[in-house]
Amino acid sequence: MTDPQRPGQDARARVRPPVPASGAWRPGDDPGRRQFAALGGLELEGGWLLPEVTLAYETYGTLDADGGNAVLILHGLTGDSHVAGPAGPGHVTGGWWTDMVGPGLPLDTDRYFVVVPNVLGGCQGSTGPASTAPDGRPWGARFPRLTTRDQVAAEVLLARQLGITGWELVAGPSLGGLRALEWAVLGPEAGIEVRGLIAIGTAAQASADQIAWSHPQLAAIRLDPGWRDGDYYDAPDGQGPHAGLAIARQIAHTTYRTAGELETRFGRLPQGGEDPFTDGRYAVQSYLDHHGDKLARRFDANSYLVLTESMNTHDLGRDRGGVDAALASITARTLVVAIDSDRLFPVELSARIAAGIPEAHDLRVLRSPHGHDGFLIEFDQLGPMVRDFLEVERVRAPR
Ligand SMILES: CC(=O)SCCNC(=O)CCNC(=O)[C@H](O)C(C)(C)COP(=O)(O)OP(=O)(O)OC[C@H]1O[C@@H](n2cnc3c(N)ncnc32)[C@H](O)[C@@H]1OP(=O)(O)O
Ligand SMILES: N[C@@H](CCO)C(=O)O
Repeated sequence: MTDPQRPGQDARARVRPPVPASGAWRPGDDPGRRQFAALGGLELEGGWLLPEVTLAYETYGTLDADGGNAVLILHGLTGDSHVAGPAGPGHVTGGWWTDMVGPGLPLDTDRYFVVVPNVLGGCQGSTGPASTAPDGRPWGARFPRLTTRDQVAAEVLLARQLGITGWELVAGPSLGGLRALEWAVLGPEAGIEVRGLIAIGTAAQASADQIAWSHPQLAAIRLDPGWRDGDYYDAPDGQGPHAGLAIARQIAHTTYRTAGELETRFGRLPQGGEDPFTDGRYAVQSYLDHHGDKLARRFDANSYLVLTESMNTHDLGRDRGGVDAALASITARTLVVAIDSDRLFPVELSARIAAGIPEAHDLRVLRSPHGHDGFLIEFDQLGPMVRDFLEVERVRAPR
C-alpha cells in the first residue's frame, strides 16, 4: 500500500477540517440506479410510529423461479446499497465489496440473487433524519431513536415486498453484522427463513468499550454550532455540523485501524511540507483529516448520530432471556469471522457468537495489520472463507 504524503493542506484543518458547503453532503444527494421500496408505516421498538418508510436497495443477479437463491448483504455504519461496481454517476464511492460480489466472485451473482438495502436511518435513499416528516419539514433531531431490531423490521417489509420467503444467506460486517444476527432471530419469527448466516467483525451486544468510543463522537457532532439542535438542513448559510462529523469520523477511523499500522505507515513523519513544531501536522494527523473530511462530504451528521446510537443499544438478548438464549435460538448454519487486530470488535466478541449459535461450527480469523477495516481490505483471506462456507452449504442442502 502506498501512502501519499499529501502536501499543503491548511494546518487549521487540525482544529476545524475545511469542508466547503458546496462539497458537503446535502439531502437528496447521490441519486443512483438504486431502487426504492415504499413500505408503509413501521412501529418502532421504542413505541414511536414511523408513518412512511422507504428503503433504498440494489439487487444483483436473478431470483430463481423457486426463490431459493436469495442472499441479503448488509452494510456497515457508513456503507450503502452500492456493494459492487464502480463509483460514477449516482454513486459517490465504488462498491464497498466489489472484490466479493459479482459473477464468479465469492458471493457469485451468476448463482445468487443479492439484495443490498441501505439501512433505515441512513442517508443514501432510505428513510432517515433528512427525510420529510409528516409536517413537511425534515425530521432532523425529531427522528425517533432506532434499534437494530427496527432496522431489520424494515428489511423484513422489504423482503416481503420483493416476494422473498427465505434467505439462502444473510451476511454482514460490523453494523451489518449486528443486523445479520438480528435477522437470524427475527426473520424466522416473521416467517422468513434464514438458512445461512455470515457475521463478520461484529457483536451480539454492544460492549462498554464501543459505547465509550462512540460517546465523544456523538458529542463532537452535537457540540458543533452548525448542528443547530439537529435542524441544519435549511440553514441559511448552507452549513451543517461538518466539522463535528469530521472529528467523529477521525475518532472512529482510529478505532477502525491499529496502533501498529499507524506506527508503521506514518511513524512521526511530518506531513509533506509541514512543520509540526510550528503550525504544521504530522502525516497521521493529515491522514485523519482526510478521512474526516471525506466522510463529511458524503454523509449526513444526523444519520451518523442515529446509526451510532442504534449500535449502542444493540442487544440481541433484549427481551429474549439474554444473549446466550438468543444465540441458542438461531438455527442458521453460521460462519463467524473475526479480525485478529480488531480493537473495536475484538475477537472475543466473535468467539462468543460462534460459541453460542448451535450451527456455528467455525470461528475464522482474518490476519490483518489493519484492524476492524480488515473486512474492507483482506479479500484474499475473506473470499476463500466465504466460498468454503457456501460450498459446504451447497453439499449439505443441494437445490
Ligand atoms: C461495509 C461498509 O459499510 S463500508 C463503508 C466503507 N467505506 C469506508 O469506510 C470509506 C472510508 N475508507 C476507508 O476507510 C479505507 O479507504 C478503506 C477501508 C476502504 C481502504 O483502506 P486502505 O486501502 O488502507 O486506505 P487508507 O486508509 O490508507 O486510505 C486511503 C486514503 O487516505 C489518503 N491518505 C493516505 N495518507 C495520507 C496523508 N498523510 N494525508 C492525507 N491523506 C492521506 C489516501 O490518499 C487515500 O485517499 P482516497 O481514499 O481519497 O483515495
Ligand atoms: N469503515 C467502515 C467501518 C465501520 O464498520 C464504515 O465506515 O462503515
